[in-house]
Amino acid sequence: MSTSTQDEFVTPPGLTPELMQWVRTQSAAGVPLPSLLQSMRKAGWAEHLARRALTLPEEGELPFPFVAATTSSELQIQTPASGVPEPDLKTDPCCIHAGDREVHVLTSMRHPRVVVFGNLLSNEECEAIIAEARPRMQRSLTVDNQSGGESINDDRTSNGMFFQRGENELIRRIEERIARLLNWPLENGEGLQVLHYRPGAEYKPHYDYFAPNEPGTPTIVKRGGQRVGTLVMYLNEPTRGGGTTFPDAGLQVVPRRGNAVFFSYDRPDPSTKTLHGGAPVLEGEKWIATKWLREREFK
Ligand SMILES: O=C(O)CCC(=O)C(=O)O
Ligand SMILES: [Fe+2]
Repeated sequence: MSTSTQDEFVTPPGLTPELMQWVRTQSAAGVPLPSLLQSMRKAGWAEHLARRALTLPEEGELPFPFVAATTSSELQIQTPASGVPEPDLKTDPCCIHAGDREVHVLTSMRHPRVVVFGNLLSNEECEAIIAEARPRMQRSLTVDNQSGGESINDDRTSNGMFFQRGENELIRRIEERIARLLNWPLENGEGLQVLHYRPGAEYKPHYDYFAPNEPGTPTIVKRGGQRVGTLVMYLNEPTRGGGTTFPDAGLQVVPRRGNAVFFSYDRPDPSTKTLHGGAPVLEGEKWIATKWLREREFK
């Protein structure tokens, strides 16, 4: 009979229990393996030890998708997107039947994954959302990835409010349409957020995913995992300015009432090229509704 006992977590040779604990915490928080591998490389761990910690094959041992990658953008190219919201553009690249409405596909880009939709919302729906949101607007907060709570942020000078998911018939109808359009469970969506920008207000370029190495992130992602997609719906048209910009793609989407821009990110990493912002409104005002999509049910 063997006398050796097997710990639940064995520390592989050359590694430390602290490191293995960090790996487990990060994985549980939804941080993908390529990001962990990169963090360990940056922290000075030898390649073979980093791979051992992540139970990845040694370099050159197997044709693993990221074996040959040396930069984060190469990682993205070699690993096809999966497990993210994605409209079905195969059958008809111009139109998508999203249950109760024919949504138009105006532009699509592979990397970053961006799709611009037309006719997603009717004028009446846009006006009704603004009317319901207006009395509930407050200075926008952003998720504070230091504490896991929320805080005022100078990068974001809009006013905002959240609808509860399924709060009323209008919100429910739109959420069902979005779920069909993006092939993503309605339950994985955060409540719809409405933002209002006055002249001069903006949302400086940022990523919508939660930065993996920030101390508040494990708390935030306990509720539904990481964000993996964003849909920004335009509820009105500013007279000048206020476009949604993607600096890494040199792309700007012009706000048009009822249209929307969707983008997805299959890892919380700049290699997704999903850096984006709301350019300053120069004249007029801008109203948007944003739906953020999580990996799992957002309770
Ligand atoms: O105002 C915009 O166009 C972008 C909004 C945005 O980035 C967000 O709601 O996450
Ligand atoms: Fe954003």
